[in-house]
Amino acid sequence: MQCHRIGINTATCNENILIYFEKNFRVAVCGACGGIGQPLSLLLKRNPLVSELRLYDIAHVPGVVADLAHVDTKVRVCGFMGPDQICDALECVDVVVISAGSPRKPGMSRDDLFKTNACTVMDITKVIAVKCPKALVAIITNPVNTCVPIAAEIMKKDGVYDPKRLFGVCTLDIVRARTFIGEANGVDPKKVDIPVIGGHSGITIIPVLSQSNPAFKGDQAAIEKMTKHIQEAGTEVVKAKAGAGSATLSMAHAALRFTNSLLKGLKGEKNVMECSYVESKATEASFFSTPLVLGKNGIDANCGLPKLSEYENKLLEKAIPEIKKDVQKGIDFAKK
Ligand SMILES: NC(=O)C1=CN([C@@H]2O[C@H](COP(=O)(O)OP(=O)(O)OC[C@H]3O[C@@H](n4cnc5c(N)ncnc54)[C@H](O)[C@@H]3O)[C@@H](O)[C@H]2O)C=CC1
Ligand SMILES: O=C([O-])CC(=O)C(=O)O
Repeated sequence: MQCHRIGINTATCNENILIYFEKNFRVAVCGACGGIGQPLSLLLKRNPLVSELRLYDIAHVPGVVADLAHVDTKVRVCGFMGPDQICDALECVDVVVISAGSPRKPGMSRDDLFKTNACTVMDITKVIAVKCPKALVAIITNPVNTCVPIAAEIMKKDGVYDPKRLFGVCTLDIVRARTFIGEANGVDPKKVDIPVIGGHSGITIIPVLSQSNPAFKGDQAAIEKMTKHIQEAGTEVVKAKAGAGSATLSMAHAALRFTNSLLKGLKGEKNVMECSYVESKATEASFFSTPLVLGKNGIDANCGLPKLSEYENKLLEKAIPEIKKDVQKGIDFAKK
């Protein structure tokens, strides 16, 4: 383990650090040396709401930490490598972002990652349950639709599950929707506000184009084309990378946005809103992404389903059985 800036030997709650960085937060990235983890860690190193960044991975940690620690911001960077150090990595953190696990190769579905990634998410969650049970946990690892219910079940077993604190990160779907709508309608993507609900795979991704602000300009054929484009965008990147992984840079950007919103909520900022895949009563599926208000304890309010067009209601009807199946797969896995 290496702790830069202060050079202490353990990364646990050091009093001097707490005084110096009193108002800010400790964030752990699990999978920090991967394609998403590295750029995400750089973005978090530049984030003034972060006081301490814990980088955890099973490989390559010393190099990434040495590199990142030279970035001239006050954020303290600590590295932890391998299962022997994961407990120190997660002790007392406020937010854990999990991007540990394999990405898709061309021809694979996200669900095909279940075999390799389910255990990874389970193992990390077991440590979270003991070392930082009050942390906000953001799961990027695919299949998100199944990994989030796995984490929930593991925490339930330890009696520490709080549905307000566990999130599946679907922000990349929002980022893509804003980009594609901006391009199609000649608007700055930053000015596009649109909910994307459901889950994070294929037809479970439901962009609610009818609620786009500014309004999406296009007939029904354009709406259907745009919907498909957003649903298939991840696969487009997997194909273009031709075996070298899936979206990493846009995902790091999206994960920074989501993590920053969690931190703003923790800090007490009002009206912080994000869509995220969480335990939900919005539909028949027990996990579902809808717009949420974030606060000091994670989810302050679930805004439920936005108003849907007839077409979007049909998308929802098709998505729900898929999501239910994905959720059940996670529950069955965790119960074994
Ligand atoms: N939610 C979303 O919107 C998106 C999710 N993803 C998913 O994110 C995950 C990571 O993707 P990449 O960073 O591109 O993959 P990558 O293979 O580049 O990096 C994964 C990192 O996880 C580490 N790792 C593996 N097992 C671990 C364990 N048990 N504990 C700690 N670290 C471990 C690896 O050493 C590696 O550094 C994939 O499952 C991918 O499908 C990718 C893009 C978007
Ligand atoms: O498509 C993948 O495998 C990675 C992912 O979730 C995305 O880019 O949305």
